[in-house]
Amino acid sequence: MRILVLGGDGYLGWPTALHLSDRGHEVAVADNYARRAYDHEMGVQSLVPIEPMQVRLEAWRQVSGKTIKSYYGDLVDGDFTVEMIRDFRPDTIVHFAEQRAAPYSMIDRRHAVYTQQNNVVGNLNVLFAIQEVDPDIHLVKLGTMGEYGTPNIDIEEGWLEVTHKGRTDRVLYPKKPGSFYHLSKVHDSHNIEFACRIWGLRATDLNQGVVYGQETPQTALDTRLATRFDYDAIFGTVLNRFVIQAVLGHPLTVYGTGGQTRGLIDIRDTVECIRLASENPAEPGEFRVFNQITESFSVEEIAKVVANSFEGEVSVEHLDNPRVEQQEHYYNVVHTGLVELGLEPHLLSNTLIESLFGVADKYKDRVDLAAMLPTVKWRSASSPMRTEA
Ligand SMILES: O=c1ccn([C@@H]2O[C@H](COP(=O)(O)OP(=O)(O)O[C@H]3O[C@H](CS(=O)(=O)O)[C@@H](O)[C@H](O)[C@H]3O)[C@@H](O)[C@H]2O)c(=O)[nH]1
Repeated sequence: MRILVLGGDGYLGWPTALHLSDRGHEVAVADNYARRAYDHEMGVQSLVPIEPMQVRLEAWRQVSGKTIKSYYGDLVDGDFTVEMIRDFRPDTIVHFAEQRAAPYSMIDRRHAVYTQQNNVVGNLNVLFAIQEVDPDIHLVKLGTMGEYGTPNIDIEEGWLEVTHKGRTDRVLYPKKPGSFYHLSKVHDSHNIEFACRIWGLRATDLNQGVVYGQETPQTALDTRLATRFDYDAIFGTVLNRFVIQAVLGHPLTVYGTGGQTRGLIDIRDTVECIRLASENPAEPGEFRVFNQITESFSVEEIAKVVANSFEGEVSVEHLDNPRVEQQEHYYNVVHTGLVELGLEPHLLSNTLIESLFGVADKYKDRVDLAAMLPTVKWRSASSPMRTEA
């Protein structure tokens, strides 16, 4: 298949492009390198050094003998988006190219507006480009489990059958997201479902949980193929952060009680889910939703798993929760769709965490401890940036 990976320079976009190329697909990546710019804005860097795109692509060519084409541009520019899609003529578009950090979207008005404009407009341009170039192109879009929030009923895969006053209908599952970032993905989902309904587009929305891990079989082949590993309080995700904190002897930063529960997924399963969704496309007109998680843990449980796997001393600190989120709640997620397509999950294990400790230990001198503690407060309409604190 010809597969275009939008956001192909990011934490997950890059390993996904390699995985798909490794499996024999004709792959192109597109990126505006915004993720690297956020590092400059925040004054932080990936724990694991990453190479520029040109070096990555050349390393992949040397290691695998395969080439990946690269496009540089911004999806918010609708002309660029349609021209790129017309040029590459993909069978499938995998769309990772969004601002993906909840805390970043909650810094202040400017960051909230940027996040929603960037994500919603970029996604709309992709939908229009597909409709214009070839409505048969399958869109595989990265959504988030955070679109649902933490409802007091089971979370279904995107759709819910509701009986109301004796009548029954199948409706989009009600959403109660927890940040302006998560809201941007809700807006995307609605736009995509509408495009499927009016233009007969085919789309798969992957509502992914919190990803952990840093290596896939392909990124491990050469240090130049490494993907990023974030530890800062804005872009670092919870399990990855706890691993680095354990290695540094820093207390694990559990927000609030730690009773808040999230779906998790190993990075190796992420790339495999994208392959499975791409190779088994949705039907024309179908808005298909999968919940892309393999297990659920509370934050407190994640801290315990990390502490128990680490050979040294680990302490846990309960910080005042900077976010507004339910800390004790029901959480039961249906996630059978991807398993039915053939996913064999890597469940969280000591082996994985031990290998992550190794990665963190190797690069621990690159950590800026000042970036570890959360500064963005959900209850405030404007949080100071690090440089202004
Ligand atoms: O040091 C920390 C960091 C986080 N948390 C807690 O851990 C949970 C998850 O936080 P996170 O920063 O790991 O993840 P989140 O902000 O939800 O966002 C991440 O995970 C989302 C999936 S989900 O969480 O919505 O299912 C993706 O959409 C995002 O792109 C990705 O950045 C939250 O309850 C948060 O309060 C802590 O207790 N301590």
